[in-house]
Amino acid sequence: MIELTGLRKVYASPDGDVVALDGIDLHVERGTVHGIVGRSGAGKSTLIRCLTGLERPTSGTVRVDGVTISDLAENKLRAARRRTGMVFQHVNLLDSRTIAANVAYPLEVAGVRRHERAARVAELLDLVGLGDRAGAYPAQLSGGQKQRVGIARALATEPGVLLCDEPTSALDGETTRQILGLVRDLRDRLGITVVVITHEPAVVRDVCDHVTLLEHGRVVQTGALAQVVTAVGSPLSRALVPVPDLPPGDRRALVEAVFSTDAVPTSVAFAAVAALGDDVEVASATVEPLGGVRVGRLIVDAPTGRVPEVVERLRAAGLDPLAVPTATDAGREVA
Ligand SMILES: Nc1ncnc2c1ncn2[C@@H]1O[C@H](COP(=O)(O)OP(=O)(O)OP(=O)(O)O)[C@@H](O)[C@H]1O
Repeated sequence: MIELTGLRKVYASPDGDVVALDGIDLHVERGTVHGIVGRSGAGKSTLIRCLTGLERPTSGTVRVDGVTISDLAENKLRAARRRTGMVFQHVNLLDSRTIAANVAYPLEVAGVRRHERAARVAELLDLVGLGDRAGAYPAQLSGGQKQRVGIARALATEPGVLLCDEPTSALDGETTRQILGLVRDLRDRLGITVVVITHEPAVVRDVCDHVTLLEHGRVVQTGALAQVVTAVGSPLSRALVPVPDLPPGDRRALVEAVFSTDAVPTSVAFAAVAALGDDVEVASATVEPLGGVRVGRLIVDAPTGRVPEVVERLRAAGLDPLAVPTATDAGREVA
C-alpha cells in the first residue's frame, strides 16, 4: 500500500546541507494504522510531505496505492494527492461556511456535481458522528467536533490513505480517545490505510497496529506493536510501556521482562520468581492489552549478587529478561 525505498531528502541551507531523511525503507500494509514517532527534527514531517508529493525526494521512491508519487509530473500529482487525505493538529476550517460546506469544499474543487456532493457530505458527516450538525458553523463546535469535520473533509475524495499529523495534540484525554476510536472505526469500516505522526505514546498504544521510530532521518525500530513492546530494552518498548516509578525502599537491583502472555503465562513468570527464594521479590507486575495481545511487564527486585541467577532463571521460563541499573531511566515520551 505504502512502499518507501531508499528515501532520502537533503535540504540545502545557508549552513550547509541538512539530511532530513537518510535512506528510509518502509512498508505500510493496506488497512493498517501505522504510527511514526521520533523526536523533533527526526524527519517525521518531511516523510509526510514526501508521501503527499508536496516534497520531492532527493533520491529513492515513494509508492502510494500502486502509484509512484516520487516520479509523477506536477500535473499528475494533483490527482494523485486526492488519493491521500490529510488531518492536522489544528483543523483549518473556513469560518464563514457551515460544516457541511467545509466538507463539500474538496468535492467542489474536484468538480463533483451539486446533488452528488450533498449526498456524499451527508454520508461523511454521519460517518464521523456529526450528521445532526450539518448547518452549524465552525465557531459553534468543540475542538473534538472540529477534528471530526477535518476527518470528514479529508475523506471526501475517498482516499485510500489517511495521513494524520499530530491529530490529537490539541485535544484533552477523553476527546483524544474518542477521535482515536473514530480513526480505528473508519479503518475497520472503510479499509483505509492510516499513517499517524505523533509524539504521544498513548496515541500509539491506543490506535496503532504498527509503529516506526525515526531518529536523525533513519528508521531505528519498526514492527507490529506487540512485537516492539515485547522487545525488552528496545527504545519503543521503553517509551510505550514505561518502567513505573518504584519507591526507592531498600531496593537492591532490578531485572525486568516484557512478554506476551500468550508466549509465557503469568503463572509461569511468577513461579520462576517464587523459585528464587524469599530474598527475590516482584517489585512491579502489570498485564495490559496492547497491539492485540496481553502484554506483561515484570520487574524483579533482587540482591545485586544474584542478578545473573535471576536472569538465567527467568530466561529458562521463556522470558527475555534485562538487568536495569535504575527504575526511572525511561523517558515518558517517545520524543
Ligand atoms: N525546508 C527546509 N529547509 C531546510 N531544512 C529543513 C527544511 N524542512 C526541514 N528541515 C530540517 O530537516 C530536519 C527534519 O525536519 P522535520 O520537520 O521533518 O522533523 P520532524 O520530525 O517533523 O520535527 P517536528 O516534530 O519538530 O515537526 C530538521 O533538521 C529540520 O531542521
